[in-house]
Amino acid sequence: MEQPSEYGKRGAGAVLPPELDQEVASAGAGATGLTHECGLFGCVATGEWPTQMDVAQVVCLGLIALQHRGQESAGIATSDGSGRQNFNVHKGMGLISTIFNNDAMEKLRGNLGIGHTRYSTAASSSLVNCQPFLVHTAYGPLSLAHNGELVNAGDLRSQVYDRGVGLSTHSDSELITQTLCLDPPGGKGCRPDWPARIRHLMALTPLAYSLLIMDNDRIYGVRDLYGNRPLCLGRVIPEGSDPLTCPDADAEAWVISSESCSFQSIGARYVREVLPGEIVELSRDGVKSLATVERPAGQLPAFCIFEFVYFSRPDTVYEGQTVYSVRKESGRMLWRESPVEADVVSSVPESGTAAAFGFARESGLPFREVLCKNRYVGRTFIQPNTRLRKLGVAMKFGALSEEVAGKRLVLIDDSIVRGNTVGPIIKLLRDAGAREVHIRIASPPLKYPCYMGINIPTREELVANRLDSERLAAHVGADSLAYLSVEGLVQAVRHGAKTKEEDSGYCTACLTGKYPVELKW
Ligand SMILES: O=P(O)(O)OC[C@H]1O[C@H](OP(=O)(O)OP(=O)(O)O)[C@H](O)[C@@H]1O
Ligand SMILES: NC(=O)CC[C@H](N)C(=O)O
Ligand code: SF4
Ligand SMILES: [Mg+2]
Repeated sequence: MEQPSEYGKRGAGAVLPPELDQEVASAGAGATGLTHECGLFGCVATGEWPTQMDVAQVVCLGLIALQHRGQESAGIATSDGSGRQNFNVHKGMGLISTIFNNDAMEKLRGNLGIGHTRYSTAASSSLVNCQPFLVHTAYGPLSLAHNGELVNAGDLRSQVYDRGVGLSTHSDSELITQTLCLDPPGGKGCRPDWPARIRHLMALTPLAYSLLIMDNDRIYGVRDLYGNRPLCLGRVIPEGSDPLTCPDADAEAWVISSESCSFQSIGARYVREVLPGEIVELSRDGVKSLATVERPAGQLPAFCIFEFVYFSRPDTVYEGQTVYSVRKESGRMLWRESPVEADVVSSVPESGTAAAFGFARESGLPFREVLCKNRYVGRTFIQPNTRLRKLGVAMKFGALSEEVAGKRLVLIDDSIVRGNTVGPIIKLLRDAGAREVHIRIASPPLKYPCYMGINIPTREELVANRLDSERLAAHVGADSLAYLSVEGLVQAVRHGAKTKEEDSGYCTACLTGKYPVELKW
């Protein structure tokens, strides 16, 4: 299957030609890793309204804990739930802490709210495409935040145009709002019945989306049929109550988020994941599961396996286990599959570190930190000229020479994408006196593009399509290099999972080329 058009950052969801999508950032020669996705956070205060709780503040803090999922722009929409037909919305480009100042927070007072932090996939990184989107419908305002990318956005866009509906952006997320406004079959001109409209949307597009949809006084949380993108529920309990015994009815607010790590920062407790295909409703009366739309017979969920490998924060919980514990287990598997004689195990910080602990534990080799990472050098750091650009990765890291000199090192990283990181790091370590440097990667080679909301470079840019592990080792100056197998990674994920085998399934398309649904271009 060939990669589709070059529109937008990658293509599947975009429909305008490149010249109309000028602000799409392109990953330069110094770029590293997979670029992240988007983060969603919602909150509904329970009990009497107006609430004493600062809902906007809760949403903002929730978003800050999800900042790693998207750094281009962010927004919050709140409602007072009174049916007065107006939502408060504040959006901006950049990091959350710079967008939401005191004035903005003051305007965002409300009893419920949803927020979004964005890494663009289907349309340019500009203010017009920031989320949450707000549309005015026959039944009042509706606000929407989306994580993912619609695999059939082109088709869906044509269907919406055919119904005489215009769109003001080429964002697939705006397209979802307009699709929700289409009357479902048999539902013409009736009540708003948003759940019926959401089911209709789910029938029209299989994936990839986790959604927060805010109506006047409630929030619907939706996960696509395959559960490709994460979404989970939490509750804010009164201060001093025991989370184990405090009844749901005593919750002061219900929250919903892409990742459970955000609950800790607002004092909320994790409750459960929203299931693949499930629609939940959060209101001042609590949480209800409204429906779970079935997948076609015989098809398993397709949760993005890279949420475990790289995207999610280590303290996030999926399937009853932390991401950290899965990464550690993948390090153990990596040692079992590809052992090596060495003196010391170390990692490429940040996301390689948990796997390195697992590798060290299983091998009995000591773990030592050998690299310092400058956390202030971001993905978009300034690359003024070619000489400095070549230094790109070296600008991010420094070697701890005492830990390295004369040692045979095994260096663990979670993934290799373009291969820009590993070579300069090996050089740094050799310059610091390392005798041998062996590379072990806690995921399989990345070979295929993702059409579900992750900005994976083109096939040509993915280094695994050009060099097998032996040639890559020679190319980057490693004494040896090995990846974890797909089976090993899936085993690591299943090792501590509390979900039943038959209810779980993972998307591994960027590793195997097997996409959860057949894609038509
Ligand atoms: O092969 P490449 O294209 O060079 O990319 C691979 C690197 O990119 C990511 O790290 P990143 O620095 O983005 O984030 P991290 O701090 O979470 O590890 C990933 O963890 C690898 O270290
Ligand atoms: N990374 C994402 O989940 C992006 C959501 C949506 N497709 C957008 O481009 O805004
Ligand atoms: S293709 Fe890869 S990055 Fe994309 S959803 Fe599947 S596992 Fe995740
Ligand atoms: Mg890294």
